[in-house]
Amino acid sequence: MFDKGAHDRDYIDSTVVIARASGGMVRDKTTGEMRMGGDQKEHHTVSSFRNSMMYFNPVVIIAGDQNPRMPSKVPHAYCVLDYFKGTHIWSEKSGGYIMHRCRFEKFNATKPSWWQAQGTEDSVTLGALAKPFKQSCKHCGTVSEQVYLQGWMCLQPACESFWKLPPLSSDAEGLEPDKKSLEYDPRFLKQKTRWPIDDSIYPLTSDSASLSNQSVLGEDCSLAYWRGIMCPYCGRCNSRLHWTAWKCENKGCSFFKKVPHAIIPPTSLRDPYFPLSTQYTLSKDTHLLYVGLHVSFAHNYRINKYTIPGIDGFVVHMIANQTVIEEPGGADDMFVALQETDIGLRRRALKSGVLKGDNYTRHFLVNYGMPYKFIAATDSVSFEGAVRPVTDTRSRLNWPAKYILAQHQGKPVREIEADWKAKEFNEVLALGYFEDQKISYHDDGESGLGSTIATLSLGAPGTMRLRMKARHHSGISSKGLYNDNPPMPGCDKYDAPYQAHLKEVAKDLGFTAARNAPDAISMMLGHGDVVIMHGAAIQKYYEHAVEHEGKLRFALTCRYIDPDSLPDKDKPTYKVRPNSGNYDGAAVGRG
Ligand SMILES: O=C(O)CCC(=O)C(=O)O
Repeated sequence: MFDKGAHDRDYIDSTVVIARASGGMVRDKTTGEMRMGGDQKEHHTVSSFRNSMMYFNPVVIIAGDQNPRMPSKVPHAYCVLDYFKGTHIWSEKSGGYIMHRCRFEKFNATKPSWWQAQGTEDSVTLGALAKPFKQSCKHCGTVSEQVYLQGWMCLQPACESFWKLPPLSSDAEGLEPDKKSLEYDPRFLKQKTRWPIDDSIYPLTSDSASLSNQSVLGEDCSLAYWRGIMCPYCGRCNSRLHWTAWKCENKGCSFFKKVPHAIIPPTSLRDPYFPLSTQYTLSKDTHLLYVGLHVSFAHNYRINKYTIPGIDGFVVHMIANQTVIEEPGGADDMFVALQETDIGLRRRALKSGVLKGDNYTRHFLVNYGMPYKFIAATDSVSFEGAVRPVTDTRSRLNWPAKYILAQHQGKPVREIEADWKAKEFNEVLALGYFEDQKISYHDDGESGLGSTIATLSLGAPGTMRLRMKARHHSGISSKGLYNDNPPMPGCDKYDAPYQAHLKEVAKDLGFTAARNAPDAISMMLGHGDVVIMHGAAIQKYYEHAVEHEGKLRFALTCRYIDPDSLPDKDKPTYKVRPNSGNYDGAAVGRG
């Protein structure tokens, strides 16, 4: 994809594109512009380009409407040009650094190029000129074509003649070219490269819309189904934003295709190597040595409780067994019910993103009860009239949260009941994940948030990882600012006494970059498991992420959100009534 930030020597006409390989750019602190920040490495864009050349794989080029080299004004923010062959890759110097540059040639050169300026024609067609001039380097012996009109240069960065025009006399040194006067040699630019598959025709659009006619178990939750599609009516490229359907977002276009879903039976979630039983389930969690672990067993849950030095709070992983998973209205029933109803799950626009236009969450979500606006602005929905898995979640998570808090305080549940009731869960955030969807590292530390957060996992097994935030771990933020929060156990700088640490701030400013901390806790979340996070400090110093293996997973999270913390514009227009359920996990499996 080529958009703004084109390099001086980037070039696009109707059949040839020349561009620098991406990577190695930094933002100039004075001008705010992107510039080379070091030699470009042989990273993935360079190796993908080489692969395109070596395997005869044409690549699709997309141009943005801010690309200054486009020969005509393009109609959309991002436009697909066509398939191109990767034909040449070479090195140059730019701003004193080594840069890789690639030449692409239109795969099917006879097809009109829609981006050619209207009423213009190519002055030279591909292959109409003499072959490019070739020469072998006197120093390194490498044979290469002449790229620029100003003269042949060796383009091997390791060669002492690299990026030098031939000297005017035999005893003189070659000089670097004046970069302003560099012009491509038309013989190089307009040469035609033959590929064995030159006559092939490859489609430029996906045909996902035609995939969706059968109902194959798990297929509609697979990657192919939530990737974007091109609208078969109007041609617009659309992301899959709706849980149950593809919908064209073009105003006036009526394309809406419901995707048939075959209910994934909960029994298909069982792992034959870890058979589910009425015994306490085994744990697959791991944690770093500095994290404290206390394991207990109660009411059909194995309870792994993690404490972190320096953090006032804890994380609990309650691992369910067959008795709770299969109880009426339990995890199995909820998993089926969530597949039978559209509870309003959507991929929501994120507040910020690198690309133009809306960027969407990778997963689907919907918020019930008090609005929870963290990360993605979700349109909250009232609990009134919500389907059972949503309404039941509050009651089903109230119980473990109360139970664990009471256990933590060494009291019976009834003694904390009144305090709990005053701030019981008033929000449910439902997340739905298809294959390969996940939630990246984040915290839940919104202002006005109650100190306890509980999540019920349903469906495919997930992994929840918690790690210290990079700015606390390495004492420096991603923007390079010194972090003046006291260092805490587990961070890189803990061993130095804090005062000495402060005295050494100047030296510490020599920190190169914020480094990600290792995962302190990894919890393998099974179907029916509950995670409880307690304490604001966990959200302040730590962040969590969840991935899953499988086609379909749900996470239902309950929080308390102080209604007074919401600005008037965010207050719900409906009443958030107290939870009327009275689920008691302690009674499950008795008699
Ligand atoms: O998917 C999950 O289990 C957790 C979701 C989560 O991190 C969140 O709701 O903040």
